[in-house]
Amino acid sequence: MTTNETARERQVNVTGSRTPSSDVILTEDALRFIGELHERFNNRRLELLEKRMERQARFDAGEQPDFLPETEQIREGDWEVAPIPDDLKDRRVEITGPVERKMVINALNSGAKTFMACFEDATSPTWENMIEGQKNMHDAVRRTISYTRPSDGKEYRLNEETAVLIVRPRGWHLEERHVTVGGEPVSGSLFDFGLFFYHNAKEQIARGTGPYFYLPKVESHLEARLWNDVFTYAQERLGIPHGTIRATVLIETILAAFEMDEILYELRDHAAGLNCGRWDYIFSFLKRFRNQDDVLLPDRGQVTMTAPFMRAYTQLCIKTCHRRGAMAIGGMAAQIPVKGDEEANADAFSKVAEDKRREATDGHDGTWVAHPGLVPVAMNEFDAVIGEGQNQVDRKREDVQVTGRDLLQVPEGTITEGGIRTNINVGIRYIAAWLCGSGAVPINNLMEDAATAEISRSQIWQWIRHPEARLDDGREITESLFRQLLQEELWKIRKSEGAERFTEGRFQEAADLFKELTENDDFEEFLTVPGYGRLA
Ligand SMILES: CC(=O)SCCNC(=O)CCNC(=O)[C@H](O)C(C)(C)COP(=O)(O)OP(=O)(O)OC[C@H]1O[C@@H](n2cnc3c(N)ncnc32)[C@H](O)[C@@H]1OP(=O)(O)O
Ligand SMILES: O=CC(=O)O
Ligand SMILES: [Mg+2]
Repeated sequence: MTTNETARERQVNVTGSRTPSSDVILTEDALRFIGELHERFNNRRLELLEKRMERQARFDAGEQPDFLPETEQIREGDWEVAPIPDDLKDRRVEITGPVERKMVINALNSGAKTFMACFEDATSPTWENMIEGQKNMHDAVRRTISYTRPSDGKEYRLNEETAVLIVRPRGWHLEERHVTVGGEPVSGSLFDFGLFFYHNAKEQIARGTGPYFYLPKVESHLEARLWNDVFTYAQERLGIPHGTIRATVLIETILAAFEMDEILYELRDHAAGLNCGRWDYIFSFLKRFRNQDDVLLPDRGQVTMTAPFMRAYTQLCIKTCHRRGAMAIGGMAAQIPVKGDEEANADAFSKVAEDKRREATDGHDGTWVAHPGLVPVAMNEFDAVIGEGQNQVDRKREDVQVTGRDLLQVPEGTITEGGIRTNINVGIRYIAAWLCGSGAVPINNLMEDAATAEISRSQIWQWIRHPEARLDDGREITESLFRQLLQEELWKIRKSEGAERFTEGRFQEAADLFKELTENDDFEEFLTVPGYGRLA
């Protein structure tokens, strides 16, 4: 449908309960806009999700992805994305975090150049989190956001100088079931994008910035085309100039790595860059090739950024972006500050510094940090390379030669009982926190979010089924071993949390979901899909 055609207007219904800010966010006009997005774009979204499953069936039959022959001209052609807006030219440190009120203020004040406010993997998509998250964005854009910490009355307000706001809506696979159009649940992506854009785009432009987005979990240039069409419609509908929206696409699926040029090309009027979302990338690699016998990943802790397949992907991303005049942003080291243990804290900081040094030296234009305490660490490393400049787009990295085989090189290593236990323990703890409304949590002094939990549960799914998966001591990895370790880890959690916290913290429910995801032969595309049904 072209943007000039009138879509059928069906009833937009809100089934979610009132939240403190629903009157401000869910206005009649805003909901009408969400309805229009749904009518125009939801069928295409569903078709593209179907296409993901068709491709999966081909990988299950042994096919390997490759660069697309039909888009060779795009890869070979000379073109660039639209010029980068001034306030997105220097993104050397980007802080990320959930859209929770206090954290939004802390992130904007953190000293980072930009703040990626996450409605996706760092936020558990409870109805209240989604609506109040939109209100926090609304107030942050207008600089009226404030917060009083209940425990001690500490007041939070924005500093004079704050990070540039970039919003990450949910991925194409998620629904927002509390709003329906003609009885159909709306897409989480269209809901999060639509409400943010409707309420804030004009205000942002008036304040000298713009509506900037991060696009998660995109698997193909056709999915990028859908985003581009959504942007084109949304701008036209609100009377905002074409190309005002600028999007950074997360290259965090193995299939998107084969279509980086094409993704930038589809979005060329709206693209600002690409980002190496390393955690989802590992998950995607595992997920898409889970039924291929020559793909077997070692313990999660052994799949690092220096593994050849990860080096190939990040370097190709830098080369592709810089050829197209776009920013190549690095990813998230999992380490966070360790309280009360100076040695462990110093070790965490040095691991983050090493990660950021490698990214800056490779040519990334910026990187992500998970915590305000890590902003100076990343800043030091990028300052050392970028210095007085703004970015490294002029470093074309023509020396980088990456083939399809390089992207598909399986990392080597071992599978250990400790690795299985960590996956189970961390997976249960994360899902429990998510069910209780927190989408990003510290576990064992590491940042965990939905993407890292996906790796944990899918590794065990594969190890149980892979004909060659063995522990380093030779034992087979069976479902009964998994059940035994799950019981033991759950018992440890119960012991450390205490009976009351164990029940309130929904750990048993989390373990049940983890078990179901692992034992079900039909691999769930995303744990957050069955999880969503249990959130309420
Ligand atoms: C794979 C991916 O998608 S990565 C991107 C998604 N993941 C994320 O964004 C994770 C972001 N990080 C976080 O959520 C947090 O840092 C956590 C959950 C890992 C740790 O949080 P905490 O245990 O609360 O950290 P800690 O107690 O050290 O926090 C100290 C202060 O920093 C604040 N803080 C910590 N992380 C952040 C952040 N990312 N943004 C803003 N403020 C933050 C806390 O709110 C707290 O504030 P206060 O002193 O005013 O009360
Ligand atoms: O979104 C980031 C990732 O690493 O996944
Ligand atoms: Mg991700």
